[in-house]
Amino acid sequence: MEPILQVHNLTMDFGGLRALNRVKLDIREGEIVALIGPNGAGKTTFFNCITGIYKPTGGDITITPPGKNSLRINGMKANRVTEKGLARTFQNIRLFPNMTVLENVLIGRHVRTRSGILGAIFRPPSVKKEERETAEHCYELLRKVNLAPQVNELAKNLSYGAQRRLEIARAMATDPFLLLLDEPAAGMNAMETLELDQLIRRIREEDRISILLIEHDMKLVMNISERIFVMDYGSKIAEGSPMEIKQNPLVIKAYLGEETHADD
Ligand SMILES: Nc1ncnc2c1ncn2[C@@H]1O[C@H](COP(=O)(O)OP(=O)(O)OP(=O)(O)O)[C@@H](O)[C@H]1O
Repeated sequence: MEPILQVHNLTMDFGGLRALNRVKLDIREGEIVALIGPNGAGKTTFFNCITGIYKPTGGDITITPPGKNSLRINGMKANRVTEKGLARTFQNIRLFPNMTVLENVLIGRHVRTRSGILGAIFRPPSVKKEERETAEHCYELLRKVNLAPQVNELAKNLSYGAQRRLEIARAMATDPFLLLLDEPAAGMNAMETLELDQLIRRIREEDRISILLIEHDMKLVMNISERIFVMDYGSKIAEGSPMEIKQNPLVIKAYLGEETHADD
């Protein structure tokens, strides 16, 4: 079976700085994969290239959504990439702070709804039905991320951990086949991180969404990932199972001087 995401020799230059150097990575359907590496290794730049925020300098990005044909997405605009089934969250949370929790998810769902401007003005029964179904679907997503009691709360009033879960619900509202999570556990306490671990597993099992996560919390990474890719200075330096990665001398060297928690 084709990998659902195939990245070949991805390269990204910012002026004289090579932030990504011929990076190769693939993800198979149903996998939970982590992308790790010291600060500045190029992880977020990798996400930004995949999701259409940056146009890569070189290389190929190909997706094969389950049951569909392969498609090269290099340089495709971010909203088109989302339509094609890649959704993401951001390292610096990007919610609409003055909108409610439900409204934030409804906006994510917009990419999958049909009614246009005329429908919004005249609101025939078909549009009302779609609106009702959309709201129900978004509510279900909020229930999944444990935010149902706060549907009418403004996003800015949520705790940091809850805002991260809301970002996940919003990304899921776009019906992705692959979810990219950029440091989902950042700012979470141990209990919230454990809940996040369970949530990611549920998303994979119940919604059949594959996951690629960037994460610095090594305990979470080692617990949850089937495979791990390690980057340093823009290049991939290792790839393997959590056990292989823990023992890889290149990885240990890259992290020397940084505090790691692989054996916590
Ligand atoms: N828009 C940009 N313009 C110029 N340089 C950039 C830009 N975005 C990232 N960089 C540089 O590219 C390199 C990789 O940065 P990136 O944010 O991808 O690393 P990272 O692995 O995600 O780090 P962290 O774990 O700290 O988030 C860094 O040297 C960074 O300064």
